Amino acid sequence: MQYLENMLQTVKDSNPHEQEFHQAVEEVLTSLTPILKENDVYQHNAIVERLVEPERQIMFRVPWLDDKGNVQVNRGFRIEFSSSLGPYKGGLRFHPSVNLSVVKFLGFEQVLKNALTGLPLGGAKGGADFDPKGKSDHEIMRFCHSFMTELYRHIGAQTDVPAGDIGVGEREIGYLFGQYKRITNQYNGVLTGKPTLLGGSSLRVEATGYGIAYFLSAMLDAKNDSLKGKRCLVSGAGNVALYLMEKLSQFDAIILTCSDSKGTLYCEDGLDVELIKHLKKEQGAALRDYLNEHPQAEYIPVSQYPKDGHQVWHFNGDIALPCATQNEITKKDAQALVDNGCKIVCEGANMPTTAEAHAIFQKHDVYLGPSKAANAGGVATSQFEMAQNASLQTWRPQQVDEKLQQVMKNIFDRVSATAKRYSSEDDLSLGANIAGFERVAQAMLKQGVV
Ligand SMILES: NC(=O)C1=CN([C@@H]2O[C@H](COP(=O)(O)OP(=O)(O)OC[C@H]3O[C@@H](n4cnc5c(N)ncnc54)[C@H](O)[C@@H]3O)[C@@H](O)[C@H]2O)C=CC1
Ligand SMILES: O=C(O)CCC(=O)C(=O)O
Repeated sequence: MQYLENMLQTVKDSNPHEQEFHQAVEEVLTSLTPILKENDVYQHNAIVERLVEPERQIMFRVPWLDDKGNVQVNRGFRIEFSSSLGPYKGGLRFHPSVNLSVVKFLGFEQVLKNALTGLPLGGAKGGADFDPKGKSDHEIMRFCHSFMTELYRHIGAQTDVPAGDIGVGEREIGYLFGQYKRITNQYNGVLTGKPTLLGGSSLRVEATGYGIAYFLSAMLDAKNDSLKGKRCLVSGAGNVALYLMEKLSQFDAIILTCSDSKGTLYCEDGLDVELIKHLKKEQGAALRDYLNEHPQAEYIPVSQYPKDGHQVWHFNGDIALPCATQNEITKKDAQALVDNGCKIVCEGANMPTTAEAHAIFQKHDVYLGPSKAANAGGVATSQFEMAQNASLQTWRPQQVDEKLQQVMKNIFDRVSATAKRYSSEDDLSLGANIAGFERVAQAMLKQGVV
């Protein structure tokens, strides 16, 4: 559609050098042709033009003192992308690769993801190019306090509610919350992913990983299949990957791989997920240390990965579950997966598949669960945390889990019904893009030109 092609060119021209943002926008816009053709109200009201322009973009200096007394400076970001459906909502990422393009792509995806949950949530993302690796606990605390010293003026329990993402877990959220409270004198639900002692929801830590397993189960259920005995290739060994592996094991799937920034672990008979969780969460150890207990497993360091590829995707498996970071499945990886007979991909990380890899999956009819649908269980549980904080309640883990399962089932049903309405019920990427867009667009139309 010429209108959408022009829109994409405008986005590229007015946001130069923001490759990840261009990629995320292009993936969504190419799906929207059928809904825009069906109803010209969206075009008349410049919905797409407004949707690709964040409502507010905040960039700030984060100065902090390291343990040697030296002043360090990082760059902080908060992209308040859309408040059409509710307060801005989305995580904070602390990683050296964070830049404007990365937080904008994440914010844009978050708008549509949050819409898919059916909950009253706008979309945002933020973070800093700070590398938590190798920093002491005091350095992490000073960095978090400095970050919040600027961020606090932009957020609020009914304005913008940040949470965690790569490099930001309960510890960081605790420090951020402490500084927010100190500055504002308010103890409220301004952040989610808090430790439970500070008002965090039970199961928020597990929710993204568990939610992906529930979404994948729904994908298989629709094919009269199940996870039992399925051989799964997982990447990452962080928050999302660990709890996804835990739930997959409970569903009797076999976990063949996981990885971190240093290498990949593989075991043909299946990995011992409890040990990996213990090593990563309790000991902060490297994946290589797994071999001390299970010498029959293999460890492949990054230096031995295929050129332009990630080792995980070069093993034989039934289902690929990328849970590390964006663009971690390259064209070469996608071809290897297809050649090895992998027919199902379910995205845990945000936008883990490059555009070229996506095209290969489409060409070979790979059944793909897109990240904005599959990993929405984390943000949905964050909304449960907001609801508990606002009503001064504490829900039991079982209550949260039941609600999480229901949300993931609803998302799958919404996405596959939309895909069916516009093309084929297996094109869940198209279904997710259109269903998310429709909900945000309808909310925008009701608010006039804002
Ligand atoms: N934490 C959450 O609730 C949610 C996270 N996500 C997404 O899931 C993915 C993983 O996030 P978390 O597990 O929370 O983070 P984490 O910080 O707990 O773990 C990240 C994992 O990915 C690996 N990793 C990160 N960047 C990498 C890189 N550039 N190259 C190689 N490996 C890399 C790390 O070694 C680690 O194993 C991210 O894409 C994040 O945006 C999506 C929805 C919610
Ligand atoms: O829990 C949240 O608010 C955000 C989770 C997140 O950052 C994501 O869904 O990518």
